[in-house]
Amino acid sequence: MSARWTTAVLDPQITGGLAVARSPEGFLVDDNGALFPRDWLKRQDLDVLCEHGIGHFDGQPVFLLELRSATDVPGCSWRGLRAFMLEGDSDTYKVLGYAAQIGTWAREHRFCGSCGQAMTQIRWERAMYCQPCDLRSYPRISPSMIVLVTRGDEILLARSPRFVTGVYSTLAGFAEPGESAEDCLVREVREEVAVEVQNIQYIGSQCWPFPHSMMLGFHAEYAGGEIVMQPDEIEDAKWFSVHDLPPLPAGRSIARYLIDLYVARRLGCDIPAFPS
Ligand SMILES: NC(=O)c1ccc[n+]([C@@H]2O[C@H](COP(=O)([O-])OP(=O)(O)OC[C@H]3O[C@@H](n4cnc5c(N)ncnc54)[C@H](O)[C@@H]3O)[C@@H](O)[C@H]2O)c1
Ligand SMILES: [Mg+2]
Ligand SMILES: [Zn+2]
Repeated sequence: MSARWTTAVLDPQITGGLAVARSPEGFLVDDNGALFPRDWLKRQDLDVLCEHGIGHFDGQPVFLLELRSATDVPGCSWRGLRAFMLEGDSDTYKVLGYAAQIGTWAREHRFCGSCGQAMTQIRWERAMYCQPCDLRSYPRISPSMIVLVTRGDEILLARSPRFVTGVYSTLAGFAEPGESAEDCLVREVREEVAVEVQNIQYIGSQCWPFPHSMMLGFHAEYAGGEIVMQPDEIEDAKWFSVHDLPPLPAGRSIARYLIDLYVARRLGCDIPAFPS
């Protein structure tokens, strides 16, 4: 959330306000951005799957129109969330990041996971409900650990085959049932590079709506082992000097913050601001 944006469960029966439209192609945008007058948007020929009231932007209610498919709207185009993360202002990115997670959840929880019947939208909380099962499904959040492993002036960075060419980043991975955050971190580092760590320190967290990760960021010191890369997951991993770093992840990512923070401390430079 930000000073301009707060989340809320709003009843779609009320009229007016602002709205965003999200399809599998991304968010609808025109020259003014992704937030449209809602009444105008609802008059367009959109393939609406469902509508959710998601919060207030500058005091105005905001709704999400989750669409089955992207249709042509004159003067508009479709833009993926990643582009807003890379280039958009942080207030808009917060609204759209939240809208994307609500849209993903709404799309994937239309039917009860227990009995398979259609679920209904609860009006007063963010949940889908199955009456026969008395089951509520809330938006899914997936805790993921992300860690910068360091050895004096060196930092351990790796590449996944999914990354942009040349970019190296910190190690990350999803928590499994039964694990603490620290257990997960130790396991992920072992699995991905076969290295042991010590002095694990929590730094901060970040919502990562691709599609529903909650990144918990840590710093850890190298404790032993030689790098052995996990087949398929890790394409390359090595120690880089803080004086000679490869291309790094996007400025808004906690991965980049963990790297910038350590490098700044090591070189005695100004501490970077936490990404918003
Ligand atoms: N914000 C950042 O700075 C930053 C940086 C790196 C990674 N990330 C995110 O961290 C997450 C984990 O990173 P990773 O790719 O190294 O993960 P990972 O090492 O766990 O490997 C990904 C694999 O985990 C499995 N998986 C996918 N979704 C899952 C879920 N919800 N729960 C459990 N397992 C799941 C799949 O088999 C997938 O191939 C991803 O969402 C990634 O986008 C964020
Ligand atoms: Mg990983
Ligand atoms: Zn059910």
